[in-house]
Amino acid sequence: MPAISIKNINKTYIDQDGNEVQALHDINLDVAEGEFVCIVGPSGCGKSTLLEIVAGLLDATGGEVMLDGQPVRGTSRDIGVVFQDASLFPWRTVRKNVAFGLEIAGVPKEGREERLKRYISMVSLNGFENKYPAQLSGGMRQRAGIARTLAMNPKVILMDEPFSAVDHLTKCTLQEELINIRQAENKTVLFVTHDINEAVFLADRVVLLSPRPSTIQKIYEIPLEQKRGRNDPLLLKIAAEIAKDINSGGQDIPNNYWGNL
Ligand SMILES: Nc1ncnc2c1ncn2[C@@H]1O[C@H](COP(=O)(O)OP(=O)(O)OP(=O)(O)O)[C@@H](O)[C@H]1O
Repeated sequence: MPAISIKNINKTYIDQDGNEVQALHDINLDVAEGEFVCIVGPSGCGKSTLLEIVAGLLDATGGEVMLDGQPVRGTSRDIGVVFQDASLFPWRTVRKNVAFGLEIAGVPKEGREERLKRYISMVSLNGFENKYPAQLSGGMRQRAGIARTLAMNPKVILMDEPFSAVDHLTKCTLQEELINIRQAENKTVLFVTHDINEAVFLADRVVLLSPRPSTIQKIYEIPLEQKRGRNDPLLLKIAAEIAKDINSGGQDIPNNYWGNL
């Protein structure tokens, strides 16, 4: 049974002028347990919309999302979400931020300590437990947000452009740390990004959405081990293929239109 099953999802918004904006059209996708799937697509195609529907934060106009065979009805502890902005509580230390969900869930203090140590260490924030968000860099804040999500031990993790607001070097480090976390935790991850290189570096499969109304334009398998070289020729080839396909918007274009990407 897939960990996440997206079945015939449609989403139409009504904008402020009362006009219909069809964001998603008949999206069908299964994500296997332990799989890492990246969603890419042109700006405004509906990537975040899809992720929010899977997270139970937004209702679809039609269709259904199943988590381990059960329909998603609103948010749940089984689904962890990481956004571009870590949204930490500024008045709580790193430790208290990571502990927040556990406190709400009523996890006893003894059990909490062990989990806090494990995940703070997993995101390399040892020594920063008692710092406040304002005392951390952007990358460290994202790490704290990821630790907070991991500490809840969700079945799946949904990430919406989690590294897009940090500098390039930090982004590369965070990507590598995420691969290590994935190996340690064997989580199912659905990850939205506009960065094709990030997608092919992280994913088992990359799903390309077409321009609105968005359908699945193409799915690319990345047949490489989880720890891969950024300059692996196959990776670069698939990234170039995705770039070409995004630009074509699903239309056929001459083979040599983009030169030798
Ligand atoms: N609340 C809303 N009301 C009306 N239209 C909306 C609403 N939210 C999103 N949209 C529209 O739906 C489409 C999909 O938006 P969404 O944010 O999901 O795209 P995206 O692919 O994540 O975009 P980006 O790459 O720019 O982050 C866009 O055209 C957007 O303007």
